[in-house]
Amino acid sequence: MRLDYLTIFPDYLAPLRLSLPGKAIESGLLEMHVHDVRAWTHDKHRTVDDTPYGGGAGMVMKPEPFGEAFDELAIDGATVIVTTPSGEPFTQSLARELSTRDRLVFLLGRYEGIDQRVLDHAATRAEVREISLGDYVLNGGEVAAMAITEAVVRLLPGFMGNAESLVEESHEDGLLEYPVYTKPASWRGLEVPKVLLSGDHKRIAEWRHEQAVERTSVRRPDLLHASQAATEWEIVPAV
Ligand SMILES: N#Cc1c(-c2ccc3ccn(Cc4ccccn4)c3c2)n[nH]c1N
Repeated sequence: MRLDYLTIFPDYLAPLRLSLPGKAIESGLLEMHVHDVRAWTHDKHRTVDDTPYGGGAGMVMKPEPFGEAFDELAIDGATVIVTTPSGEPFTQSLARELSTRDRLVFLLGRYEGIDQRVLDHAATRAEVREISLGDYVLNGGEVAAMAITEAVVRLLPGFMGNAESLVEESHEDGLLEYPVYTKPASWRGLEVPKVLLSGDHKRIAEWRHEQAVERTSVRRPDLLHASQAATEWEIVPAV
Protein backbone atom coordinates (compact mmCIF):
# COMPACT_ATOMS: atom_id res chain seq x y z
CA MET A 1 0.00 0.00 0.00
CA ARG A 2 1.17 3.51 -0.84
CA LEU A 3 0.24 6.39 1.45
CA ASP A 4 0.51 10.04 0.37
CA TYR A 5 -0.22 13.00 2.65
CA LEU A 6 -0.76 16.58 1.45
CA THR A 7 -0.36 18.93 4.43
CA ILE A 8 1.10 22.32 5.37
CA PHE A 9 2.53 20.72 8.53
CA PRO A 10 4.61 17.76 7.25
CA ASP A 11 6.50 17.40 10.54
CA TYR A 12 3.17 16.70 12.27
CA LEU A 13 3.13 13.28 10.61
CA ALA A 14 6.71 12.34 11.54
CA PRO A 15 5.56 10.12 14.47
CA LEU A 16 3.88 7.82 11.95
CA ARG A 17 7.32 6.64 10.90
CA LEU A 18 7.92 5.53 14.48
CA SER A 19 4.57 3.78 15.00
CA LEU A 20 4.48 2.06 11.59
CA PRO A 21 7.32 -0.51 12.05
CA GLY A 22 10.23 0.38 9.82
CA LYS A 23 10.32 -3.21 8.62
CA ALA A 24 6.91 -2.77 7.01
CA ILE A 25 8.31 0.11 5.00
CA GLU A 26 11.62 -1.67 4.30
CA SER A 27 9.80 -4.82 3.17
CA GLY A 28 7.82 -2.77 0.66
CA LEU A 29 4.52 -3.63 2.41
CA LEU A 30 4.14 0.11 2.91
CA GLU A 31 5.29 3.27 1.13
CA MET A 32 4.74 6.56 2.93
CA HIS A 33 5.20 9.97 1.25
CA VAL A 34 4.50 13.22 3.09
CA HIS A 35 4.25 16.35 0.90
CA ASP A 36 4.24 20.02 1.93
CA VAL A 37 1.42 21.71 -0.01
CA ARG A 38 3.56 24.87 -0.12
CA ALA A 39 5.84 23.04 -2.57
CA TRP A 40 3.17 23.83 -5.18
CA THR A 41 2.95 27.57 -4.45
CA HIS A 42 4.78 30.16 -6.57
CA ASP A 43 4.54 33.44 -4.70
CA LYS A 44 7.11 34.91 -2.34
CA HIS A 45 4.98 34.16 0.73
CA ARG A 46 4.12 30.62 -0.41
CA THR A 47 0.42 31.40 0.05
CA VAL A 48 -1.96 28.46 0.57
CA ASP A 49 -5.07 30.24 1.88
CA ASP A 50 -7.36 33.15 1.12
CA THR A 51 -10.57 34.76 2.38
CA PRO A 52 -13.84 32.85 1.84
CA TYR A 53 -16.19 33.84 -1.00
CA GLY A 54 -19.51 34.85 0.56
CA GLY A 55 -17.72 36.31 3.58
CA GLY A 56 -17.46 34.77 7.03
CA ALA A 57 -14.69 34.20 9.52
CA GLY A 58 -11.41 32.48 8.87
CA MET A 59 -9.56 31.48 5.71
CA VAL A 60 -10.01 28.75 3.09
CA MET A 61 -7.25 26.66 1.48
CA LYS A 62 -6.71 27.65 -2.15
CA PRO A 63 -7.36 25.05 -4.90
CA GLU A 64 -4.35 25.69 -7.17
CA PRO A 65 -1.61 24.07 -5.04
CA PHE A 66 -3.70 20.92 -4.57
CA GLY A 67 -4.44 20.73 -8.30
CA GLU A 68 -0.75 20.96 -9.20
CA ALA A 69 0.04 18.37 -6.53
CA PHE A 70 -2.56 16.01 -7.99
CA ASP A 71 -0.96 16.38 -11.42
CA GLU A 72 2.59 15.80 -10.20
CA LEU A 73 1.63 12.91 -7.88
CA ALA A 74 -0.64 11.38 -10.53
CA ILE A 75 -3.45 10.55 -8.10
CA ASP A 76 -5.61 8.98 -10.80
CA GLY A 77 -7.18 5.73 -9.60
CA ALA A 78 -6.17 6.27 -5.97
CA THR A 79 -8.51 6.64 -3.01
CA VAL A 80 -8.43 10.25 -1.82
CA ILE A 81 -9.24 10.69 1.86
CA VAL A 82 -10.27 14.15 3.02
CA THR A 83 -10.45 14.43 6.79
CA THR A 84 -13.19 16.86 7.79
CA PRO A 85 -15.67 17.38 10.64
CA SER A 86 -18.44 17.01 8.05
CA GLY A 87 -17.30 13.60 6.86
CA GLU A 88 -18.69 10.10 7.27
CA PRO A 89 -17.81 8.62 10.70
CA PHE A 90 -14.58 6.64 10.78
CA THR A 91 -15.32 3.12 12.01
CA GLN A 92 -13.56 -0.24 12.16
CA SER A 93 -15.68 -1.30 9.21
CA LEU A 94 -14.45 1.67 7.18
CA ALA A 95 -10.87 0.92 8.26
CA ARG A 96 -11.31 -2.61 6.94
CA GLU A 97 -12.70 -1.27 3.64
CA LEU A 98 -9.82 1.20 3.21
CA SER A 99 -7.24 -1.51 3.97
CA THR A 100 -8.18 -3.15 0.65
CA ARG A 101 -7.01 -0.14 -1.40
CA ASP A 102 -3.64 0.04 -3.17
CA ARG A 103 -3.10 3.76 -2.59
CA LEU A 104 -4.52 6.28 -0.14
CA VAL A 105 -3.95 10.02 -0.74
CA PHE A 106 -4.76 12.11 2.35
CA LEU A 107 -5.75 15.77 1.87
CA LEU A 108 -5.18 17.44 5.25
CA GLY A 109 -6.83 20.82 5.59
CA ARG A 110 -6.35 23.67 8.03
CA TYR A 111 -8.11 26.99 8.61
CA GLU A 112 -11.84 26.56 7.72
CA GLY A 113 -11.13 23.78 5.25
CA ILE A 114 -10.21 23.17 1.61
CA ASP A 115 -11.94 24.85 -1.39
CA GLN A 116 -14.74 22.43 -2.37
CA ARG A 117 -13.59 22.43 -6.00
CA VAL A 118 -10.47 20.50 -4.94
CA LEU A 119 -12.71 17.62 -3.83
CA ASP A 120 -14.96 17.95 -6.87
CA HIS A 121 -11.97 17.86 -9.22
CA ALA A 122 -10.38 14.94 -7.35
CA ALA A 123 -13.64 13.00 -7.75
CA THR A 124 -13.18 13.10 -11.54
CA ARG A 125 -9.85 11.29 -11.13
CA ALA A 126 -10.14 9.14 -8.01
CA GLU A 127 -12.45 7.76 -5.34
CA VAL A 128 -12.98 10.51 -2.76
CA ARG A 129 -13.99 9.73 0.82
CA GLU A 130 -14.69 12.57 3.26
CA ILE A 131 -14.08 11.11 6.73
CA SER A 132 -14.58 12.47 10.26
CA LEU A 133 -12.74 11.12 13.29
CA GLY A 134 -15.62 11.98 15.61
CA ASP A 135 -18.16 14.55 16.72
CA TYR A 136 -15.78 17.19 18.01
CA VAL A 137 -13.81 19.93 16.24
CA LEU A 138 -10.05 19.77 15.71
CA ASN A 139 -7.89 22.51 14.19
CA GLY A 140 -6.87 20.49 11.17
CA GLY A 141 -6.86 17.11 9.51
CA GLU A 142 -3.47 15.73 10.60
CA VAL A 143 -4.56 14.06 13.87
CA ALA A 144 -7.41 12.29 12.09
CA ALA A 145 -5.07 11.15 9.30
CA MET A 146 -2.70 9.57 11.84
CA ALA A 147 -5.53 7.72 13.55
CA ILE A 148 -6.97 6.51 10.26
CA THR A 149 -3.52 5.44 9.06
CA GLU A 150 -2.81 3.36 12.16
CA ALA A 151 -6.25 1.70 12.12
CA VAL A 152 -5.95 0.83 8.41
CA VAL A 153 -2.30 -0.24 8.21
CA ARG A 154 -2.55 -2.64 11.15
CA LEU A 155 -5.17 -4.59 9.15
CA LEU A 156 -2.84 -5.16 6.20
CA PRO A 157 -1.98 -8.84 5.76
CA GLY A 158 1.38 -9.59 7.37
CA PHE A 159 1.57 -6.31 9.28
CA MET A 160 0.54 -7.51 12.74
CA GLY A 161 2.41 -10.61 13.89
CA ASN A 162 -0.60 -12.32 15.44
CA ALA A 163 -3.49 -12.09 12.96
CA GLU A 164 -5.70 -13.99 15.44
CA SER A 165 -5.61 -11.06 17.87
CA LEU A 166 -7.12 -8.81 15.19
CA VAL A 167 -10.29 -10.91 15.15
CA GLU A 168 -10.83 -10.73 18.93
CA GLU A 169 -10.34 -6.98 19.10
CA SER A 170 -12.95 -4.43 20.07
CA HIS A 171 -15.41 -3.59 17.30
CA GLU A 172 -14.23 -6.46 15.07
CA ASP A 173 -17.14 -8.61 16.35
CA GLY A 174 -19.43 -5.70 17.15
CA LEU A 175 -18.58 -5.82 20.85
CA LEU A 176 -16.12 -3.98 23.07
CA GLU A 177 -13.09 -5.93 24.25
CA TYR A 178 -13.23 -7.98 27.46
CA PRO A 179 -10.94 -7.03 30.40
CA VAL A 180 -7.42 -8.46 30.22
CA TYR A 181 -5.03 -9.54 33.00
CA THR A 182 -1.42 -10.70 33.36
CA LYS A 183 0.97 -11.70 36.16
CA PRO A 184 1.04 -11.40 39.13
CA ALA A 185 -2.16 -13.34 39.99
CA SER A 186 -2.56 -11.16 43.11
CA TRP A 187 -1.68 -7.45 43.10
CA ARG A 188 -2.43 -4.97 45.91
CA GLY A 189 -5.21 -7.21 47.16
CA LEU A 190 -6.74 -7.49 43.67
CA GLU A 191 -7.07 -10.99 42.24
CA VAL A 192 -7.21 -12.22 38.64
CA PRO A 193 -10.65 -13.82 37.98
CA LYS A 194 -10.27 -17.51 38.87
CA VAL A 195 -11.77 -18.70 35.57
CA LEU A 196 -8.73 -17.29 33.74
CA LEU A 197 -6.44 -19.50 35.83
CA SER A 198 -8.60 -22.61 35.28
CA GLY A 199 -7.16 -23.74 31.97
CA ASP A 200 -10.75 -24.49 30.87
CA HIS A 201 -10.68 -22.79 27.47
CA LYS A 202 -14.43 -23.21 26.86
CA ARG A 203 -15.33 -21.57 30.15
CA ILE A 204 -12.72 -18.85 29.58
CA ALA A 205 -14.18 -18.07 26.14
CA GLU A 206 -17.71 -17.97 27.60
CA TRP A 207 -16.59 -15.67 30.43
CA ARG A 208 -14.80 -13.33 28.01
CA HIS A 209 -17.88 -13.11 25.76
CA GLU A 210 -20.12 -12.40 28.76
CA GLN A 211 -17.73 -9.66 29.89
CA ALA A 212 -17.67 -8.15 26.39
CA VAL A 213 -21.48 -8.14 26.16
CA GLU A 214 -21.83 -6.62 29.65
CA ARG A 215 -19.19 -3.93 28.95
CA THR A 216 -20.82 -3.12 25.60
CA SER A 217 -24.34 -2.93 27.06
CA VAL A 218 -23.15 -0.47 29.73
CA ARG A 219 -20.80 1.70 27.65
CA ARG A 220 -22.04 1.34 24.06
CA PRO A 221 -25.67 0.08 23.98
CA ASP A 222 -25.86 1.53 20.47
CA LEU A 223 -23.50 -1.20 19.25
CA LEU A 224 -25.72 -3.91 20.77
CA HIS A 225 -28.89 -2.43 19.28
CA ALA A 226 -27.19 -2.25 15.85
CA SER A 227 -26.19 -5.92 15.99
CA GLN A 228 -29.66 -6.91 17.28
CA ALA A 229 -31.26 -4.87 14.47
CA ALA A 230 -29.05 -6.65 11.96
CA THR A 231 -30.05 -10.02 13.44
CA GLU A 232 -33.77 -9.16 13.41
CA TRP A 233 -33.67 -8.12 9.76
CA GLU A 234 -31.18 -10.85 8.90
CA ILE A 235 -28.99 -8.24 7.20
CA VAL A 236 -26.13 -10.13 5.64
CA PRO A 237 -23.02 -7.91 5.98
CA ALA A 238 -21.29 -7.18 2.69
CA VAL A 239 -18.36 -9.58 2.32
N1 LIG B 1 -11.44 14.43 10.55
C1 LIG B 1 -11.73 15.32 11.24
C2 LIG B 1 -12.10 16.34 12.14
C3 LIG B 1 -11.82 17.71 12.13
C4 LIG B 1 -11.09 18.54 11.14
C5 LIG B 1 -10.50 17.96 10.02
C6 LIG B 1 -9.89 18.76 9.07
C7 LIG B 1 -9.87 20.15 9.24
C8 LIG B 1 -9.40 21.24 8.46
C9 LIG B 1 -9.68 22.41 9.14
N2 LIG B 1 -10.32 22.08 10.29
C10 LIG B 1 -10.77 23.06 11.27
C11 LIG B 1 -12.24 23.31 11.10
C12 LIG B 1 -12.92 23.84 12.16
C13 LIG B 1 -14.27 24.09 12.01
C14 LIG B 1 -14.90 23.82 10.83
C15 LIG B 1 -14.17 23.28 9.82
N3 LIG B 1 -12.82 23.01 9.95
C16 LIG B 1 -10.46 20.73 10.38
C17 LIG B 1 -11.07 19.93 11.34
N4 LIG B 1 -12.40 18.25 13.23
N5 LIG B 1 -13.03 17.27 13.91
C18 LIG B 1 -12.89 16.10 13.27
N6 LIG B 1 -13.43 14.89 13.67
